[in-house]
Amino acid sequence: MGKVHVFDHPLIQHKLSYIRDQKTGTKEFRELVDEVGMLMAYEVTRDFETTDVEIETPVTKMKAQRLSGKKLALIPILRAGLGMTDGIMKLVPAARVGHVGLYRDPETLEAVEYFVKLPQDIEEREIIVVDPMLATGASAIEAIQSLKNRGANKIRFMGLIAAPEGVKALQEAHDDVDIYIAALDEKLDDHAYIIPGLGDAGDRLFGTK
Ligand SMILES: O=P(O)(O)OC[C@H]1O[C@H](OP(=O)(O)OP(=O)(O)O)[C@H](O)[C@@H]1O
Ligand SMILES: O=c1cc[nH]c(=O)[nH]1
Ligand SMILES: [Mg+2]
Repeated sequence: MGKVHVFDHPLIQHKLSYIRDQKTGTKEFRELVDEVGMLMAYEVTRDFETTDVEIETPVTKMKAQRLSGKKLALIPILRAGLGMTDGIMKLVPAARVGHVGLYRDPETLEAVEYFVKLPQDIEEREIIVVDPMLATGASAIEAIQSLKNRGANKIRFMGLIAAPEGVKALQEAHDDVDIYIAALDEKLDDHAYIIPGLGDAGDRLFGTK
């Protein structure tokens, strides 16, 4: 069963309170999502391996640690996943970025795939699927299935807010995927929006409503 990690760091929670607030406008919303993406990346990469390297400071030789070159790919689910990606890239600039375009059909709530472009060596990479919202879970489940069909095998999911329904569905569909979020909310409403949530992440990021 994939583990669920909820980041209760005060900085993340502080920024999330403004992200949720309906008074926060598009510009500030985008900046805050970017910043939380960066802070979360710090935690999500905590188990990455390092290897010893010999370096020379201006004073003496020493053994220091560097990332052991594990290849990383970030896969934002379009559109809203883009909002967190630049923030993560600030910490891991060598990561490659693949894109999975999905929208949620408002009637059926099924995820409809419209675009996939991945790094060629996706099967060798550690993968972080990025989407701020995990509501019913359909989009994350579909995106991860799409990645697995193309050879991906080491996958984690990173989001801002999840509903319990989405966490359960994702764990059942992909029991090898750990889930990293900033908040586990109460439930879904009748239109499968997260309560209390933040509204529609894509529309708030891109000002489309
Ligand atoms: O867990 P689910 O029930 O599938 O819902 C979550 C999905 O809904 C939103 O995308 P949306 O369809 O609004 O597309 P957008 O990012 O282009 O706005 C969100 O960014 C997730 O991808
Ligand atoms: O609450 C929700 C649910 C799905 N997608 C969003 O952007 N927000
Ligand atoms: Mg949307």
